[in-house]
Amino acid sequence: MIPGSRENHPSFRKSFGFAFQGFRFAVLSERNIKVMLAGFALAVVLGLVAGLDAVRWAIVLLCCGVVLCAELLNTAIETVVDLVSPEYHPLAGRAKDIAAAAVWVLCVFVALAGVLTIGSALIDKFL
Ligand SMILES: Nc1ncnc2c1ncn2[C@@H]1O[C@H](COP(=O)(O)OP(=O)(O)OP(=O)(O)O)[C@@H](O)[C@H]1O
Repeated sequence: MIPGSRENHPSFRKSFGFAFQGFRFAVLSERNIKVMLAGFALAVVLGLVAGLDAVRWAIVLLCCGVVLCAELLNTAIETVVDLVSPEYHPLAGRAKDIAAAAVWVLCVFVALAGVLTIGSALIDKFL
């Protein structure tokens, strides 16, 4: 609920609409999210080629969702930092750098998980 507003909580349908609006804005404005979506599409294609089993598909899809979620949260943090500190401030920069680092750390581990799940399935199938 918007602080200070007298309105009730928005309906589930309206809340979903707001979330979709946020997702759309983030995808259109953030280059990193476009790159990630392209990476997920590649992972799905490789998964289909490798003929992943259900457990491996679950790992791959969960990894994709968690990375996308982290980047959306990073974008939200950047937006709030820009709101509260539009001028240069070392703490604003540090907050953005740490939020970005969180995404990159996750990406490294997800890439390793991708090699283990998809890579090993490709090796099993073609070697
Ligand atoms: N208000 C600020 N004060 C100090 N440094 C800042 C500030 N805003 C941004 N920076 C520095 O510039 C970097 C890039 O900030 P920017 O807002 O452009 O993020 P971005 O490039 O969109 O990040 P990402 O690639 O994760 O989306 C930050 O990580 C930070 O080091």
